[in-house]
Order: sequence, then C-alpha cells, then structure tokens
Amino acid sequence: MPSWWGKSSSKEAKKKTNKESFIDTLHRKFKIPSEGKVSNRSGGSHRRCSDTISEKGSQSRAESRSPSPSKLVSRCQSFVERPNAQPLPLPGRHPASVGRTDSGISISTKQRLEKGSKSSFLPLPRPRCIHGRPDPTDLDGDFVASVSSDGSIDSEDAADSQHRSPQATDYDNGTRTATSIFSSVMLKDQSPVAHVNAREAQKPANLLFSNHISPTSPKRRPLSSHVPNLQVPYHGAFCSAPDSSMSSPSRSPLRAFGTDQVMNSAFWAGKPYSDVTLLGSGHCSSPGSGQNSGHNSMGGDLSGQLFWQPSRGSPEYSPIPSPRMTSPGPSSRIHSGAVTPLHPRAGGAASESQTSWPDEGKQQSHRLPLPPVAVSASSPFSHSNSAAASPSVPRSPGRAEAPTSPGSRWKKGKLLGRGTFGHVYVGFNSESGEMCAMKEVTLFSDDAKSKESAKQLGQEIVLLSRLCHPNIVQYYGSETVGDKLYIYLEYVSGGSIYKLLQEYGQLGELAIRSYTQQILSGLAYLHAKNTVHRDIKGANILVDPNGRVKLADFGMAKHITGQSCPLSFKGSPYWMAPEVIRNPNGCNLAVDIWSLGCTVLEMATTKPPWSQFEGVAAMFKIGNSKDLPAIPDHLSDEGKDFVRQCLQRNPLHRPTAARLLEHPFVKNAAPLERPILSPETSDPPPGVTSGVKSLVFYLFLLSFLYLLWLNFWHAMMPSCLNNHKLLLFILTIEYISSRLFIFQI
Ligand SMILES: Nc1ncnc2c1ncn2[C@@H]1O[C@H](COP(=O)(O)OP(=O)(O)OP(=O)(O)O)[C@@H](O)[C@H]1O
Repeated sequence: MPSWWGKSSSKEAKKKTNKESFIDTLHRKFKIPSEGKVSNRSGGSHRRCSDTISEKGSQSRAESRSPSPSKLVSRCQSFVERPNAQPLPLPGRHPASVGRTDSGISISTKQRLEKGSKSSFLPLPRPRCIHGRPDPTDLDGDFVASVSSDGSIDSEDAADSQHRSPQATDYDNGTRTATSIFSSVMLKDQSPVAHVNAREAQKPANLLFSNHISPTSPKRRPLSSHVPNLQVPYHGAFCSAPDSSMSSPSRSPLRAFGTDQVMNSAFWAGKPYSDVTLLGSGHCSSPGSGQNSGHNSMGGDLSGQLFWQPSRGSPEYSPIPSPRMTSPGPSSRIHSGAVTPLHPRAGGAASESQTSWPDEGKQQSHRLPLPPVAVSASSPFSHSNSAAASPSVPRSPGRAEAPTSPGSRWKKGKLLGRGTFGHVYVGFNSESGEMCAMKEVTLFSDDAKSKESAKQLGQEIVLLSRLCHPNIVQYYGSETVGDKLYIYLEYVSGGSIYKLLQEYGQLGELAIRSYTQQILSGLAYLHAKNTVHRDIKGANILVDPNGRVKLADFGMAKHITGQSCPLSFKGSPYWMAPEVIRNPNGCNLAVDIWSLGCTVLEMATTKPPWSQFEGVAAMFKIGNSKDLPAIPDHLSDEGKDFVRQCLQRNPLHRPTAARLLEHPFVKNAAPLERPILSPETSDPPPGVTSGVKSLVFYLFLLSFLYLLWLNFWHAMMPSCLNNHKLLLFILTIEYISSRLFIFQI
C-alpha cells in the first residue's frame, strides 16, 4: 500500500477505514459527476455550466469568500508561506543589467507614442544576476501541503486549520489521507465556495508587486499604475498570489460570472485535459483561475477538470465545437473575459485593435522582443541575458540583422490559443516581416489570478531565457505594456500535437518515431540543465509545418537543485507519473520520461493512457495500482518496448532521455523534414543542361558536315541529284539542329 493512502503503516485499521472512506468518496464522486459528464460530453458543457450556475450562481460574494476546503485542491499557494519568498527586486537593483528599449510594440498613432511612453525597465532574468541565488529557477516554493513521511498529507500551515473545513482539519491533524484529499476535492466539486487558506487570505494580496500595491485597495488598478518596474523575480519573487480562492471575487465563476461569462470562459472551453495542482506550488492557480481560463487547475469544478474531455479542444484549432466557439473569435478582438471576468479591461484586452496599444500605459519594457534574426551578440541585451541572445542562436544566413530597438515593432495578430493565464497571439513585425507568438497576460494589481499569471510567466521567462535548442520553443524577450505582460516566443505555426490528433486522428508510426525522437532531444537538453518540464503532453508540444517538434509551455518547469523539490502534485493527471501522485518529493527528471511514455500512447491512440477513467479514478489507478496502461497492438515491438521503458513505476528504473535516444524506436527515426525546393532546384541539374547543349551542338555540326559532304558528292556524282528527298531530309535536320543550338545558347 503506498504511503500516500495511509496515515501510518502501523495503523492498519485506520488505513482500512481511510481506504473504505476513499472508495466511498469515489462512489459519491463519480456517481453524480459521471452522469453530468455524460450529458456534458453530449454537448453538454453548456448544460453543465448552466446547471452549476443555477445551483450556485446565486451565492453572494460574501459567501463565496468564506473559507472553504478548496485550499486543499487549489493550485494556488501562498507565496508568502514560502521560506524563500522575496519581494520583487526594486528597480534600482540591477540598473546596469537591463537595457531600456522601445518595446517594439506598434502604437496606433504617433501621438500616442509620444504621449505615453514612460518606458521603464522590465529586466529579463539574467543568469548573471541569478548566480548568487541558490536556485535561479526555483520560483515556486511548491508547497502548501505535503505528504508526510507516513503517507498522510500534511499542511505546512497549521494556522490554516482554524479556518478549514473538517477535511482541512483532518489534513492538519495529520490524519488526512487520500480519502480526505479527494473528499475535499469532491466537496469542491459540490460547492462553489472555495477552500480558503486563511492565512493567505489575510496576507497582503499584492506580494507580487509588494512595493507598489496596496493590498486593501478596493479598486482594481492596472498593474502599471503601481508597478513601474516589474522584475522577473528570483527565487519566488514572482510570488504567488494569496492562495485563497476566495480572496479574489473573480475566482469563482459561480460568484462572479454571469451565465454568458461562464459559458464563454476558458474554463468551460478549456484545454482538453485538465491539469492538476492539488497541493499548491508555484503553479498555484486558484480555482477561479482554473475556471476562468481553462484547464490547468484542479480548483473549481473538479468534475469539469478531471475528466477526460476530448471534445474540449482549443476552439482555435479543434473542429469539435466547444463553448469557446461561442466566444468572439480572434479577429473580433473581444475576449470573453477569460483572464478575469470582473475586470473589463482584462476581458477587453483583446478588444483592442492590434494597433491600438495603450501607449500611455507602456510602463515597462526590457529586452526588446526581436525577430529571430535580430538576436545577436551585438545586441545591447545580448550579454548573458537570454539564450536568445546567445551567439549560438541559429540565424538565417543572408538576412539583414534587424535593428535592436525602436525599429522593431510587433503587432498583435490573430489569437492562437488560450492558456490558463492568458492568450497567445501571432505577432508580426511589419518592418522585418517576421512573426512571433505573443503570450499576453493582463495584470491587475490586486487580482490574485493576475499575480499568479505573472508568477507563472515569470517562471517561464526565467527558464526559457536560458534555453536554446531546436526542439524547444525559442524565447525572444518580454515586456510589459500598460497592464499587460508579454512574452515573445518563436512562432510554431502547426499547432500542438493535441490539435493535430484532434483534427487528423492518430499518428502513424513513422511520425510517432520522429516526434518522439525530437521530444527526447529537447528533454535530453533540458535534463542536462537539471531542469524538469513537468507538463509533457501533446497539448504542450508544438509542431511546425516541416514536422519539427518543439517543447512549449514551461510554466511548470523547474530547475532541480541538490535539494529535493517538494511537492509536484501538479500537471495533467493523465500524464502524471505515479511518484508525483504518491510522493511529495516526486520532482525528478524521470517524471518527464513517464509523461513522454504517455504522450507516445497519446500519439498512437489520440488519448492519453487511463483516459477511460475519470480524473480521480485515473489518479488512483496511476498512483496506487500496479497496472500499466494498455499499449495498442498496432505499435511495433520497438514502440511497445519504448513505452514500457518509459512507464516503469519506479522512476529509478526509467532510462534517461539521453539513453532513450539510443533506443531503436527512435534511433533510426527518419527525419520528416524535407528540403524546400527552390525555383532554381526545379531546373535540371547543371550537368544535364550542359549535356543537352553539347548534344545539340554535335548534332548541328554533324548534319552540317554531312550536308557539305553531300554537296561535294553531288558535284562529283550528278546521279545523286535525283535523290532530292535525301537532300531535303538532311536540310531539315540541319535547320532543326541549328535552331536548337541557337536556342540553347
Ligand atoms: N510559440 C507558439 N507558437 C504557436 N502557438 C503557440 C505558441 N505558444 C502557444 N501557442 C498556442 O497557444 C496555446 C496556449 O499556449 P500555452 O499553453 O503556452 O499557454 P499557457 O497559458 O502557458 O497554457 P497552460 O495553461 O498550459 O499553462 C497553445 O495551446 C498553442 O496552441
């Protein structure tokens, strides 16, 4: 019996009780949600949404802010609880480390441009600045509650107990078992009232921007008005928002959303597979955030998040209708308020025209996002600031170097997709003609979700800026414009593997081999840097039109230091390694290998393993059974063996990414990329051309000589005069040859 499920191995009776309790809970859990799910799958997200609203939407805000058990299942954690929590660095801290540049963002009018630009620094995380820190990428403390050594799950914050529901109390008392976890999870499902971490709720809500923001401000103000210098934090400086899902009225769609809002919210149309962060951590998103934006949170309505929902594809890509389809399309520039429905500005983020940037709000910029070719060592920002600036960044030969600042302007284009925390758009640089992907998050000073978004983006920036690999989405830069934070990334136009699976069905083995090999290459590189991705799955792997695969979404990635990185109970449950579910110290590189095995199965079948189980049951299956997922017969023996190697329950038995690259399944994977044919290459090869020319020339010469000889013979032998047909034939050949010869030359 894994320790996770029992309080103590010495207390068998208690364990048994807990187990029974868990099973009861599972029964309770799946009885109702399963029914709901059926309806949901038959077109039912709307229905479920409205059902939920009708049941709970009338609850008052005050009510919903009350403490509830959701803390235990919220992705959020209180950053302030982290021992290493630090306030954001002050602007003056690294004055020399950051270039001040024009943002490059296109402004609608020159007047606005001149009017507003109070450009300030948004320094990129710089390795140089980070060196003094124990773990530059360790942004998330990762803990709200942990599994104790005896297998129970402990909260790290005993102070919370007084505000908790019975589940939470159990939890704090050390008697919390898997049953109680799931009970609280399920309670969450049943109640819109999120579980509050009281201490977090009492803490200032503005830790992320602690220098600037009044925690008690009743008025939501754009971040920029408070934060002249948003710095990418070190070691948690991008503090998590107070984790209380109730601390922000925007958390619960049941409180804050109207029906339309809920229907349009990214949660209901969120990503296909729910992600989970049960026990806090750096990805602490609130239940509300999960509901608001999609898919990455276990908070909120679990029934909506832990079930396999293949129809919840990205509306931008999936042909399967989803509630998101009902929201305004990308071109409308009107969003559903997915960022936070309480903030019109958030909701209206996309309603801005692509050229109507709030220039007056342009407060911070750093490292001007440059087109790929613009990145060079000569850039003023290039020094150790980002991998993108590294001279090793591949450049397209023959292309002029783009200007390093004001000349470069990104214009926001169509919506590519929505994540938990924001939107991703195409960015176009009308001067260089190049594109990027712009990840946008609206930041509000007193909105926990915004802080969470900023934290996750900050984490992504820190990590991505240190990476440069052909199989990892390249980071170009980031900046804040007004109350929005942007990350500029390499644009991978083919979309995610998930999207391809939804649109075209399962992949053939050749493609699986190639994709797997490329994912492994990216992972081997990442792991060599002691960084674990922690969210490998089809939806987070992008494919370009040439079949090149790139790892994306590093919001959950983590740099592993010598110490264990506590609590990794986050990610997408179906791809989650058993030790992640069972063990608070599950943060090891091997978790990515497990997820890769699941992704191979996903590519082969369009679904992740255990997708026949609903979320909690799947987690139980993964965490507690000895079963392995079914491997499809149509996979080759090599493929089956590869999957088995990845899906070994003992992480120590799993091969490393570098070792797996030697596996026959991927070792000889044929590259999918084909050389692009240029107009020149469509001509016959030079050798062939010259050969034809020579042939024509010799033909011409030969017929000419023959004609001469014939004339000579005619002079000598008059009888030949009668042979006029032969003469005519030879003259014709002579004529054709001469024409050809002239034409070729
Ligand atoms: N570099 C890119 N090129 C093209 N499309 C992208 C790129 N990055 C993201 N996208 C699209 O945007 C969608 C959302 O992006 P992403 O998943 O990174 O957002 P997120 O907020 O980090 O999501 P998550 O909730 O998984 O953390 C993706 O599904 C993908 O379709």
